[in-house]
Amino acid sequence: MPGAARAWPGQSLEPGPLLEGQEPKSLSHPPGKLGWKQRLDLNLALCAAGCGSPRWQLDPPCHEACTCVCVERRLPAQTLLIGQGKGRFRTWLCTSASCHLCLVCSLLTYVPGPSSRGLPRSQHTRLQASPGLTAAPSPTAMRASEKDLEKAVSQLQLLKEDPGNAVKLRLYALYKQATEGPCTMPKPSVSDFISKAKWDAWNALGSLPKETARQDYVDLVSSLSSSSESSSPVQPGASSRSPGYETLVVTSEGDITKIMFNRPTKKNAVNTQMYHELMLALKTASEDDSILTVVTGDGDYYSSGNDLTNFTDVHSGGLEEKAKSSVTLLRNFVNCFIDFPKPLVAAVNGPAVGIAVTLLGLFDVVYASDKATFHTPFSQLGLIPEGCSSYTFPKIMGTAKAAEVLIFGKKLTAAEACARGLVTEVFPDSTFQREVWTRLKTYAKLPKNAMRVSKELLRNLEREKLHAVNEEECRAIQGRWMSDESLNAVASFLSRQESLSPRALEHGAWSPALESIHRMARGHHIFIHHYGTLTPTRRDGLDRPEHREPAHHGLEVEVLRQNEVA
Ligand SMILES: CCCC/C=C/CC(=O)SCCNC(=O)CCNC(=O)[C@H](O)C(C)(C)COP(=O)(O)OP(=O)(O)OC[C@H]1O[C@@H](n2cnc3c(N)ncnc32)[C@H](O)[C@@H]1OP(=O)(O)O
Repeated sequence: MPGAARAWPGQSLEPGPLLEGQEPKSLSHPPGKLGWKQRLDLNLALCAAGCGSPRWQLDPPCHEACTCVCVERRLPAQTLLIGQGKGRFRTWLCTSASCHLCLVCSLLTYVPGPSSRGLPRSQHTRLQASPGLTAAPSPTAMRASEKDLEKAVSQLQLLKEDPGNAVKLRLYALYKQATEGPCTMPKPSVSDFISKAKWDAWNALGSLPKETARQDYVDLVSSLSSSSESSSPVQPGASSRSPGYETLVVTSEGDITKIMFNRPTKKNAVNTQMYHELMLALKTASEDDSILTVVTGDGDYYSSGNDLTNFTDVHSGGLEEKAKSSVTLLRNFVNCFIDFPKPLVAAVNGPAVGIAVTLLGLFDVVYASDKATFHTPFSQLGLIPEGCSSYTFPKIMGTAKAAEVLIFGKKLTAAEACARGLVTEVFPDSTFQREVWTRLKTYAKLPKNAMRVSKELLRNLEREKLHAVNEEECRAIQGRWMSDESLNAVASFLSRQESLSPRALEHGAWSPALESIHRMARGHHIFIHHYGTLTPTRRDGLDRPEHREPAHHGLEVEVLRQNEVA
């Protein structure tokens, strides 16, 4: 990191109030070659140059070859994004591990690690080593081999959409780190912007182990592959209402980040895009200045869990590829909750189903409206528990009670969920919002760092175990998604509102639901039941029912593997 070695004659580095109480030595550093003090000085130099704050006036006021290094978001965003020095327009690439303010750098340099401020040195080391959000999976999750890396490289060529420069730089950096280790190249000249951006991205990974970089690369490509199958791209947001989210409304109210599911007409079912947006919102909230993060739902539902149409989006790789990429998505998604560093509160405004329930075991506090219900119909769907619930639920409510919920799908009322310890407190629906938000605003005034360290201590007791459980559940769920039991449950959900009569089918009125089922179940036989008669499909598509009664409405679809047909 060059600017670091540079002398800054006549500097007057008055840290000022933003840095008060800071203990530089115990901050978790982004990997890099600068010592803390150097980094701090450089940062202050840039701030003075960028925002012209008289407190940080430097001489010289600005330098062209600077690289912005932020001090944990204590600086105004504009000083990190763009610097205006001596009439010239300059963009700085932030190399801080934890800065999210620069829209470009957030994707380039994010290397998580909980702040260990204020802890004794013995714990300091452990905390720094603990896994962060998706970019730093748990040791149990690090399984990507060199072959996987090669595969990911080829997979990248197949992306339908350009992932954008920021992601490409991140991929470049991870690839170099995974194959060559830490950057030892001389820094390119500032006028060679592209080479410098690449160098900065690689250099920012510091001493990140090759294996971690390899895993991150594979995970990133995999998540790009699945998100390129979903619709629109996502942009990071900031303050009040964050822009760029479609399936969520993310707002900052005072010291509270509120993440609201925003698909009320679909009962806030979590589609692929929403998984990605939730990960992004959590990552952003974990790094911004907010103190608490609250997850809630818009409309009458909290969330109806996984969007059951996710699995109909099967492309050329077939169901198996779809199941694989979904596992990666699920693993990364759940990791975000395991590693979320701030107090995380769920305001369960209405019924919750599936993964929206299981994840509650990873929240710190769960408030529920008395209209909320908690339902995990995994067996009914041919599925198994996820979101670490196979571990958290028995721990929270005892094995016998957990089994009733997770194996038999017993739906709990809010009062029952509270009695079982899954919910912290239940409020009457009429006063739910007012009471919950009043309370949260009070909590948000408590000392931020104390709360954060308390959370860290509590989570660190379980972190490794939770990552291992997440891995195990993901391994098991992949097979389930490809099972007939699960395919049939999804097919049955999709066709339950099917209003086509067999007669309409006979006239070729294939419905979107049947098309989806057909896509999902490619390679399987699909039967359409009516009046107890099975009608085998043609190999190449859905067959038309042989028996029909104009008055009869409603279809039942059954998916069977070829060898079960005879
Ligand atoms: C990649 C990671 C995967 C992680 C895996 C997680 C596992 C799970 O989360 S399992 C749980 C899956 N969820 C469900 O099984 C719930 C399915 N939905 C329902 O049973 C019902 O919709 C409901 C009980 C939630 C609500 O019933 P209600 O009669 O009040 O309303 P509907 O008319 O059924 O729903 C309105 C509208 O919303 C659509 N919708 C609701 N939930 C889902 C969903 N989970 N997936 C897809 N679509 C859903 C429903 O189809 C309706 O849409 P249309 O108006 O277009 O028909």
